[in-house]
Amino acid sequence: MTLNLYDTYSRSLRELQPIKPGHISLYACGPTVYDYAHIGNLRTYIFVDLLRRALEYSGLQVNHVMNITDVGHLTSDQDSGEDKMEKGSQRTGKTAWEIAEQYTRAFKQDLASLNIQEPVTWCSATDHIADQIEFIADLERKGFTYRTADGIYFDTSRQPDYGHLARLDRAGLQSGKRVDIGDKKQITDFALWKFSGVVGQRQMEWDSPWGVGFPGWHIECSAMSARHLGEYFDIHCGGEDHVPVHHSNEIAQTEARYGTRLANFWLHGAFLKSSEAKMSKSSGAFVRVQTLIDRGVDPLAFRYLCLTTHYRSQLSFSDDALDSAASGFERMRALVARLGEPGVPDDGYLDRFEAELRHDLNFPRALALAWEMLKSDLPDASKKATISRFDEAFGLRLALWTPAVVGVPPALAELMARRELARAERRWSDADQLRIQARSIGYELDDTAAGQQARRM
Ligand SMILES: Nc1ncnc2c1ncn2[C@@H]1O[C@H](COP(=O)(O)OP(=O)(O)OP(=O)(O)O)[C@@H](O)[C@H]1O
Ligand SMILES: [Zn+2]
Repeated sequence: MTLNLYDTYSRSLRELQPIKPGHISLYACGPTVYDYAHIGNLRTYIFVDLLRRALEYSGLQVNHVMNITDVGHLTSDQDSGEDKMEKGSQRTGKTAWEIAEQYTRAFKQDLASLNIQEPVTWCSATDHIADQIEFIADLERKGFTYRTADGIYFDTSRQPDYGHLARLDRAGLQSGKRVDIGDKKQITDFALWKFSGVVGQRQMEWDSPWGVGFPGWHIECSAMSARHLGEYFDIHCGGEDHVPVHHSNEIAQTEARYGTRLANFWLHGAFLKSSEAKMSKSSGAFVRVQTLIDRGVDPLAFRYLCLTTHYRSQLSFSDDALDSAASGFERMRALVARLGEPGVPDDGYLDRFEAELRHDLNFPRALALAWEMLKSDLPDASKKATISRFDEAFGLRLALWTPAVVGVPPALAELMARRELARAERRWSDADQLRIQARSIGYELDDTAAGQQARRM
């Protein structure tokens, strides 16, 4: 099965032809670990995971690399302001190194809660300082850099097609500039290396041919993707906010050094927006995985919510949207838990499912198809096998889930499974009836945060 994916670079749907047959090299920009990830950030990583699962579903082997930004991401896109890591350190009273470790661990925990597969290779900016220095030195030799009082900058005027990814209007930007660009020659020029100023005041700084300092944010991705995937690879992805600055700058650096376009495909996930809370780490107030758990919501219900909106459409997050996703998700897994042992998947439904994934990862339609299949008159064994195949791409752990019935007699297990479904479908009087039936065989059923618990009466 060949996927058709929307490539931001060409602004078109293109057929994905792997550079190396059977394999896909995939780079996703990772988090800046100065705070917990919010569910907006995580929507983007769910999108990357769905992309990877669709690629694997189609039989491709995916070499997935993700970076951890633990230095050099400044609070302003104009290469001014504080380094987010140093700022996080001031906020928490911990060292920048400690918070990098703490929030990287928290991020990996979030990925696990959302059943997002970890990349094949993790790489962090601070582990690749030498690669970044070498990259900048090569750009300098090729004449793409200049020095200002505060750092080494990339000269975007050297590239006629700089900003093509974002269709930037360079002339308009330059003449309409309202921000102070300091010593930079063009508004679009960006820092490759920043000087520390007073040495010893920053926690994270390194020696370099240009003086003590730290790398700019963009250079890490060009250097690490080249190190782990090569100069030109299949797919680069991230959130849509990366198009005008971060990804445009990654492309500029790699084109300047290697003469290649960096990636064959550029895929971008649209934002999650919330009317109730500003979804931004920098603003301080945001919803994260732990917030969902505290509200008694299974994090996978958030994954289900993400599946209901196409990755290129904005997702409007609200409590109501989350509640209805949670009830859809609970109904689906309770239904699946009742299907029994799997038989043979249904080819007709599998074909239709693949067609939805093939068309730019149409997961909302694929999810609707799953509902249609579950409500159809296919035999249960066939439904179970078919939904298990679908779930390789959904990643909802549907087939693994069972109500908490371990160690209880089969008759009670059956009652509990039926009651679980009744509760998920909000058939409260049926649920009450089933509780009475459980009592008649000597068990009291308690509804707890972890699901139903059976107690001998
Ligand atoms: N509201 C959002 N919805 C979807 N993706 C988002 C959202 N905000 C950020 N992202 C994406 O999350 C990923 C990680 O971003 P990063 O850790 O750099 O966050 P950040 O930009 O520092 O956070 P913030 O801007 O919220 O302070 C990036 O791919 C980015 O595009
Ligand atoms: Zn990046």
